[in-house]
Amino acid sequence: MVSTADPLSITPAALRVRRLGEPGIVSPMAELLQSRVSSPHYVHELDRVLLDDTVDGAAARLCDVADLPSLEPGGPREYIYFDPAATRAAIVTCGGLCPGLNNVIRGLVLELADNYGVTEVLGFRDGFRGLVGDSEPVRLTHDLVAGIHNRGGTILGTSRGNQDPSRMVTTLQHYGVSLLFVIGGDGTLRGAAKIADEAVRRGMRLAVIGIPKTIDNDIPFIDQSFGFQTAFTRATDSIKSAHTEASSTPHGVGLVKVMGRHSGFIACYAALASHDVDFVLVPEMPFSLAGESGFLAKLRHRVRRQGHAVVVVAEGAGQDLFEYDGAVDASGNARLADIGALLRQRIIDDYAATREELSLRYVDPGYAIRSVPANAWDAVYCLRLAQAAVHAAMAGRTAMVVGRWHGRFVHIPIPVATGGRNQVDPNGDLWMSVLEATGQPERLF
Ligand SMILES: Nc1ncnc2c1ncn2[C@@H]1O[C@H](COP(=O)(O)OP(=O)(O)O)[C@@H](O)[C@H]1O
Ligand SMILES: O=P(O)(O)OC[C@H]1O[C@](O)(COP(=O)(O)O)[C@@H](O)[C@@H]1O
Ligand SMILES: [Mg+2]
Repeated sequence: MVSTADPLSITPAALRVRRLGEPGIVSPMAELLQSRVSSPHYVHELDRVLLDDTVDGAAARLCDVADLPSLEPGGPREYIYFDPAATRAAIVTCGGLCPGLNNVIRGLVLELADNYGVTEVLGFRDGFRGLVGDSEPVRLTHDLVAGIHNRGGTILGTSRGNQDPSRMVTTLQHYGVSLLFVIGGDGTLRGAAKIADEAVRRGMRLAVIGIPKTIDNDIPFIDQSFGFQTAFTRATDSIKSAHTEASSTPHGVGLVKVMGRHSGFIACYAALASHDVDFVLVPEMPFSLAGESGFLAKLRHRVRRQGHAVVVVAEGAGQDLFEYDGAVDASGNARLADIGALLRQRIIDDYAATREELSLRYVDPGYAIRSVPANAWDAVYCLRLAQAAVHAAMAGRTAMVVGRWHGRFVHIPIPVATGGRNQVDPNGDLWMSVLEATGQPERLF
């Protein structure tokens, strides 16, 4: 995976996580920590996780090992900044749904209460909107979060739409909140950074910790975002159906559209998991429809040779085939043109032009891949992210997100996590796997 934020442009200073002050309170977890020793599976809080994971990448920095860009590891600290007895936390979920939101909420509530003794946890409803409206937040107790990890969606609700950071901080001040956990994607994290900055301006001791959420897996410097695995697993059901339909009829074409606004990870992973797919079309790889090397000709060729073909298209693919009308959603995200409908029509027209037989089946799983409960892998990941988020907040870190990088839990400053977009690299090993598994030409234009 690659980020459009060039890792080489990242300096050690950019990876420094902001702190509210010196942690001077012995953590309730200190005893447990004292028996720990550094091991390949335990990164001590003073150790650092390297940003680069290849010798060439590190060597290109032309600096001493100690000066290599590195990330602060996640995990509990012996000393914390906030006195648990005098601490109130708040949680908000924003942006599109994603499997695992409820797991993260429950993980935060239980970690705060059971391991730190922070029992005052407020849930603000309907995303950032809940921080500016009149509705009262809900008190998140053990009882209230019982069993929620088995459900999709978010018990707090979510929304899109920008809100005034000043009003949001006023609300947090009103409720005496000192830890804010913000669960959301790139847009949400930009909003979280504004809240953290406004709190600093007011001299308010507020730790703002993001837990990055997106089924698109488009946040940089994070191996994989929670919910992504569940989402692409669900997408494979649609691909299986499309394949069964296409391969059971003469000249069958199965066309499946999956989510993925700017990044085609869901399409790539679902296609690889199915291993029955002939073409994967993603936003990162432009293609043309007409012409000898274009998609339609290559599809026809595959159907002739194989008897059927399966195509997986990410919703953000081929947007250059449309004239963009400038439409945006409430959060300012570009509204995409319907590439699924266009492909379907163009395939039908193309076959009709030569009166060749075609049996096209179009499957769009839509929201079905993201409104489901987290699978077991994501459930583990969500819980561990929630634990890491609580440790970071209690230690007085702010304006950061928790994530996993090279398999280790780390703290990433929000500007780094929102400074680019994780996308499928045309030169990377993932896209190579897709080309190997599908046999589709490297270029479709
Ligand atoms: N640049 C920004 N600054 C402040 N808030 C933002 C920004 N971009 C998005 N938001 C807010 O964050 C929330 C979620 O953003 P959105 O883009 O819809 O989803 P996601 O967080 O999944 O990317 C919305 O309330 C949106 O208005
Ligand atoms: O219809 P909605 O709710 O705006 O969501 C659609 C978008 O949400 C996503 O699932 C994820 O986007 P975000 O998580 O960044 O909101 C995209 O794949 C999709 O384009
Ligand atoms: Mg987003």
